[in-house]
Amino acid sequence: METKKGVLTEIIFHNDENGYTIADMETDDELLTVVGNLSSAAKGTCLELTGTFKNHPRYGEQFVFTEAREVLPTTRAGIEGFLASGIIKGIGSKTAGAIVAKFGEETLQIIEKQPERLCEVPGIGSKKADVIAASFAEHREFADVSLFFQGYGVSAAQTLRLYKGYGKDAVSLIQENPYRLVDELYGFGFRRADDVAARMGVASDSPFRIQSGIRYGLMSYVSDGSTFVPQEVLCEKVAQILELTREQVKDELVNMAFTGDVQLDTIRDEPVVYLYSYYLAEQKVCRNLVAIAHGDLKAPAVDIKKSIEMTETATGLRLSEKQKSAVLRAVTSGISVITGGPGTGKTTIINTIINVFEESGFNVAIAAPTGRAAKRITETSGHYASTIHRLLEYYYSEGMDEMQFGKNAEDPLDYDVVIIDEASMIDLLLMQSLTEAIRPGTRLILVGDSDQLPSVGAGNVLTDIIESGMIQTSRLTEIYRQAEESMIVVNAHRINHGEYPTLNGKDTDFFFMERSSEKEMQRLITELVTRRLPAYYGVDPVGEIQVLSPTKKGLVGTVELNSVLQEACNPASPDAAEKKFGDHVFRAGDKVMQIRNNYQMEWKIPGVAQSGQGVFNGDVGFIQAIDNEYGSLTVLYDDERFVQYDFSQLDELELAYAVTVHKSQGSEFPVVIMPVSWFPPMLATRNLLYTAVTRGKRIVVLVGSENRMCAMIDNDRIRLRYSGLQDRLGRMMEFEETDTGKEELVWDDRDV
Ligand SMILES: Nc1ncnc2c1ncn2[C@@H]1O[C@H](COP(=O)(O)OP(=O)(O)OP(=O)(O)O)[C@@H](O)[C@H]1O
Repeated sequence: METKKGVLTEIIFHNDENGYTIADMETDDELLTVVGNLSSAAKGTCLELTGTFKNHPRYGEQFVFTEAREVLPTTRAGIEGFLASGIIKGIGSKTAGAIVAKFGEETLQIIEKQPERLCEVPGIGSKKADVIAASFAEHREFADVSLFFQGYGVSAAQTLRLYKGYGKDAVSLIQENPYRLVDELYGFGFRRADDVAARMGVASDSPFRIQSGIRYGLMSYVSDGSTFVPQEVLCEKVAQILELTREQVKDELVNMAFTGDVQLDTIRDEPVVYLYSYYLAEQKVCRNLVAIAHGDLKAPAVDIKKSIEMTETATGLRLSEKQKSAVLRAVTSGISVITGGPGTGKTTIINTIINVFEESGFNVAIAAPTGRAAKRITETSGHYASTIHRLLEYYYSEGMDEMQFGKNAEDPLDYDVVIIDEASMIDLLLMQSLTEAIRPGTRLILVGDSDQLPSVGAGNVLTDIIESGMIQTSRLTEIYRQAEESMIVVNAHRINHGEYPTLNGKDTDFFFMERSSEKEMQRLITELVTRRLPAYYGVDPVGEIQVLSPTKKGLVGTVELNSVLQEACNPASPDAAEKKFGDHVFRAGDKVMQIRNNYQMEWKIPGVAQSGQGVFNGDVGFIQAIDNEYGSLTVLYDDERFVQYDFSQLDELELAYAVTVHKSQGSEFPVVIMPVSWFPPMLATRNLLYTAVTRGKRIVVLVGSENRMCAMIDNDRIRLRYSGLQDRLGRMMEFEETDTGKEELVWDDRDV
């Protein structure tokens, strides 16, 4: 390591977000290219950098620094350059020259300590002197703050965010409570803050530490899908993390409840703890559901039974009594649920319901949680369906720096009926937004398969609503797609009931191919994708075949499979541009998936000059172009929307030749292939296998160990999620019923 001191003469590149900077620096005796992280990079700044020289294959020798400290220039020329650079407001090059001519090497001390003397310079009045002094003080403050946080591994952009929020107090506030870093900075975790706190000498039993530990413990349950945690479980876990006693944690928990950070409650006679926002969401969802269930409904103008008959005549399909009853309940209830496995007639019922309502001139909206599910229901029902986000008119609010919905309690949706398909994917927070935007009087119809994996986000919304017994629910169990038509459907139901599937029959669409080692599984999957299935069924290897895996890790996890399948389906070629990112490569032609919601990302449909914002978790597309010169990569989604990613955004993309079963929820594919090997028990579950199998429409191929597949079917331990919606809804509905004297709402399926 060596130290270099000099002035930045040219900023070649500066990334505001992570601070990455390339600049030219002039020292007393040389001109260097310096590379490293700076909170802000301005021409004219004088810096002391610590680092080493490295040889870049294209750009030659560079000084790569790991520490940077701003020093004020001391020579007349240095001071004049610094003032003229634009860093200090109110000074251009002429004024800089005039000030230095007047005060010489004393200039900066004068600005700092006796700014009123600046008025001695011709052309500077007291107002301008104040601006200069304030700007210089701010610059110095920021330099001090940056230096302080650099020592604790806080990035340049994070420092800037802290400074914008707290100003010069950033250092003292963080010194007082380093755990503020977790609350203020996205991506700064508890463990890192705890490390910073230890280095700053914060006591291990400090209330700040315990409170932050409690929030961290609660959040880890929320990210696993729970909306609350039993008090005992939480105190035990947090005490372990903090190496303190349960009593110490409990005392602080009570203090937090007083300040409203967390909410203490009782669910099924057990004391529990909520993060306040999730408590509020559960309360609101319950209140909204009760209100929607009791809304005054506009009666359809047609006789419902006649309307169903007309639809039957038109489609030549006679609905079963249970299906008719599901239609009837949906039409006559404020809220209803229709649940059932594949081929039980959910789509048929949706279509009938739409017909009944449209004959009465009702305004019907159809939506689904993902773009793919919305597209599918549009195709099968012939009615346009959007995503729930689009239905609620999401937008990105610059001011609040977060996504907001245009449709909400103040400006609710103007529909008579809202039908939501794939409702098992809705999490608690989305349900809150959806139900806020539905006014009583609008019918809400939730359609889904409650045996699928639960939503990725926290909550057990659909299952809780059904199990509360308080909402009109139609459970469809009969399969109408015939066995000769689809063994996928038959086997999916067998798996769901805990029975083993029928394998490899004649003319089947459901195959099991036994392989004992994961290496062999990998080889066979590649062969099936690239040669065997396309040759036999004429399917497109990349567009129509989807490999799924329960996990990311291991030889048959998605990461490894993606690398093998990329090599087989889209190998390196002189014509295909590439960009190395992390430990993998993106290549023109690759199939990729967006892995988080980005509400600001722009898309364009060039042919029709249409554009908009928003690319969502689970969207799959193909890389059209990679521009290494401008650092951008273009992806085409749904054969129409072009989205340009800056290289700094590539962490939002993953290769998608193979995706996890969780990410495939709500999507269907002509062909699904899945390895079945040893997977951790919490992944190797019946409803994961069921979800994977029900993704396939034409062909499902399982590759691996039949014993392991049977073990998955035997493992019906649905991952434990704590959720209070069922209990709360039950209590609230019962209260409403007795309160209003209305009749009991439960409609027993056995009646039908
Ligand atoms: N009452 C019925 N009589 C005869 N056939 C029916 C009946 N109900 C549905 N079907 C047929 O069964 C098949 C499956 O129905 P549908 O697509 O509505 O089910 P689904 O639950 O939406 O299934 P998936 O979730 O797999 O799409 C369709 O071909 C449909 O025409």
